[in-house]
Amino acid sequence: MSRPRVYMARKIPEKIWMPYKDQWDIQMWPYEDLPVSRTELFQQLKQADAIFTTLTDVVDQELMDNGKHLKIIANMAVGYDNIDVEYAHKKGIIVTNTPDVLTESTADLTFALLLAAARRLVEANQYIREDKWTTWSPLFMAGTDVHHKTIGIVGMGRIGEAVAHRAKGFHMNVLYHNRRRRPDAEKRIGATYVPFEDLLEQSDFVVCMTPLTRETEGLFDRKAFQKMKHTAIFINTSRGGTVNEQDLYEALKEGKILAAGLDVFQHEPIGKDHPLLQLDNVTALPHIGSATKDTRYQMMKLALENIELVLNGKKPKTPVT
Ligand SMILES: NC(=O)C1=CN([C@@H]2O[C@H](COP(=O)(O)OP(=O)(O)OC[C@H]3O[C@@H](n4cnc5c(N)ncnc54)[C@H](O)[C@@H]3O)[C@@H](O)[C@H]2O)C=CC1
Ligand SMILES: O=C(O)C(=O)CO
Repeated sequence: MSRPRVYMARKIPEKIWMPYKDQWDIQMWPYEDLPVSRTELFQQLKQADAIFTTLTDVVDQELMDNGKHLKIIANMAVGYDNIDVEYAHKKGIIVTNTPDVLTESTADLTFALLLAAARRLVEANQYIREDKWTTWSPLFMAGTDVHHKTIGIVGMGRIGEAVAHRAKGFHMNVLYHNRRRRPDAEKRIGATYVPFEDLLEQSDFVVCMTPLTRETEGLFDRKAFQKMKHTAIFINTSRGGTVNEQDLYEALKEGKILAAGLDVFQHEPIGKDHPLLQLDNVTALPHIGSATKDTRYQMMKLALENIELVLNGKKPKTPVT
């Protein structure tokens, strides 16, 4: 019997895929730092039984229709807004993601970004590197306190809750808004559920931790920023599409809110000319929420375990339902 064909839409370290080399006919996009082209993915899908994708690979109906043997799309991310899951399910294709293994690392980065935006860490680092530091002075690089302030988490899921835990360590008052109220999380972390508008009005830090869906697309728009305090800091480590970037730019420029920390953008990668990068009150990162070596290896391993299970006729560990 011929071996199942697995297409890896991104080059990953040999030690991760080596254990499968005798079981599978593995084909791989040869670049680590360059996403697979659509044409190549289209071609490869003709023969693939399984594909390993990353969040940069848009897997839509046209591509799936070309995947006559395709049984599983294993996304190396917890977010799966790059895949038309509804259509995959219609065609009987299993979609898997990589939840849990990245929760703590992403929460660490989210909190780091919050601290960096509040205490102007990147701006201060840049200042000293540009040799502008002349003296200590009373209000030099004065930022905003984080401790004992109110944090409002929109999307109290796995990562949202892990961010809340960190906030509690800073003696913060934790508000949250979620699609469904979460009494279990409320008990565990002492968080208070509030309607979205109340969260915007009461929070010193507003953190977006929802997935990108039809409901959350553009959730943070002009109206939302207008409701926030003038001193509020907005943090986004979910997906750029949850924010109307033009509205965010105007809110930051006009002082409707104080600052923003952004790990994700509507179109990635952004270039240095992006309007948001022209503002000193924006701390920007290149989508590195889960980027620790340990976590990234675990994400790759989990994606391949899911492929192995499905190709052996078993249920995957982490299906997207
Ligand atoms: N910046 C980065 O590198 C990373 C970004 N992410 C993003 O974070 C997202 C969240 O990940 P997890 O916490 O593991 O997912 P999760 O599914 O555990 O949590 C998401 C929460 O958002 C809630 N939600 C959904 N729609 C909502 C709405 N309209 N209003 C309020 N709440 C809503 C859900 O009920 C759920 O509780 C991912 O979907 C991904 O987009 C995840 C990992 C790394
Ligand atoms: O997992 C995700 O959804 C990411 O954005 C990268 O880890």
